[in-house]
Amino acid sequence: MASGAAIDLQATSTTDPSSSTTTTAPTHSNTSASTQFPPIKIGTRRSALAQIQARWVEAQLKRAFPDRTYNICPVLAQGDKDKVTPLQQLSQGENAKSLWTGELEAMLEEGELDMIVHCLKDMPTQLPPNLKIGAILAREDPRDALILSPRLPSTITTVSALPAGSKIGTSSIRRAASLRRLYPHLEFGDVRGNVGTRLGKLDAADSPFAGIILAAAGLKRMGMEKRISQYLSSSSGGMLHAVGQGALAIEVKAACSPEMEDMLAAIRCERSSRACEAERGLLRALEGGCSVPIGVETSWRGGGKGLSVGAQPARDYDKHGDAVAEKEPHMDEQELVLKTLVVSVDGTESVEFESARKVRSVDEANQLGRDVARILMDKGADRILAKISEDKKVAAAEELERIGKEGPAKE
Ligand SMILES: NCc1[nH]cc(CCC(=O)O)c1CC(=O)O
Repeated sequence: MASGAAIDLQATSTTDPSSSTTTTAPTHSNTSASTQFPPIKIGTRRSALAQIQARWVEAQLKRAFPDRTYNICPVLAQGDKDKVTPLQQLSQGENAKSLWTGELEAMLEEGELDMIVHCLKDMPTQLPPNLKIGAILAREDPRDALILSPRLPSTITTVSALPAGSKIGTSSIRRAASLRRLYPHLEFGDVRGNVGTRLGKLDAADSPFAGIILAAAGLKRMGMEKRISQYLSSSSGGMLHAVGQGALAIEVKAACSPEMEDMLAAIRCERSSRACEAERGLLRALEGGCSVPIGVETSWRGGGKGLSVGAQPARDYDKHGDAVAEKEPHMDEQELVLKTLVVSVDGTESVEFESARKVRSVDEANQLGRDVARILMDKGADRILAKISEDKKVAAAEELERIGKEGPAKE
């Protein structure tokens, strides 16, 4: 067992008896295969959203391989335990990348899990060498969304309509920086916790926030789409989302079995894989972490009728990522459009670039991302990113000095 990891065996058994987490073969199953093969152990974080996502993946696996059985294993991540340290600080230093995934990954390496379901957005661009992203699944709505305080008059429905001085809650530098650039009259504050906690902080009677920004995908998966007042995108305002936002990824051992490869092939989405790999190729080349303000937006264009991946729900595509509607062209006939935006933390400086080309593989998509990264750097993103990493170093040094004087921060 990985250090500190705790599997919560009860967490999923209440909602769906078929996703039981018992380790013995379920008695209600009468297929011979289920007794022949051990269950597939699906690792996930423990939040409500994470478990909904894991069940969604389980449902897709069941559709493709109905004779197999599946156990969802919710594990408490280090990042979920620490609710006090600001996210930017948590995501710095040596252990930065393993904050959300370290314990799950240790269990995957030791064979205690067969796969991990992640939000692709939370995954580092570089994985440990013995692990890999085995599949990227059909993407949910990748846009950011504005959720407003129930105390605001109902005539206010957009960010731009908020009165000067209104405070927006978000812990994402990208979201705060992008919105500062567009709406300098607003203020920003940190809001942490899972989706439910954040909504609770917004709705509380003494809340400082007029609104918060969340990923539309999470809200939709949780059935809370109704709380969305405004979708933020290139076509509304000029806000771009995080790399990989809205897509789920399956992490497996790099040397996984042929059976596992078959399962991954059955649930992956080629269209989403190409779009996300372009975004991740870009991020990797810019050497940005999750706290660097890089916004992206991908869509598909041409080859017949125009078609946007970004704003389309996943069900419009089959499992290979081909548009289901007959008239939609195959992605190989289309151009992948990559819009990008790098913003300084205070929102005063920014560099934008958009590029499009046909990409016939995930590797070609990655190349598009890397080419765009180089152009962004030439256009001044290098200065913005250098300033951010310089500021981080200063902040870290100050923190060290403070700890030296006062001892570590108390919880
Ligand atoms: N940083 C946390 C996180 N990671 C993924 C999602 C949303 C779901 C997704 O992007 O797939 C969220 C919450 C949010 O940003 O509102």
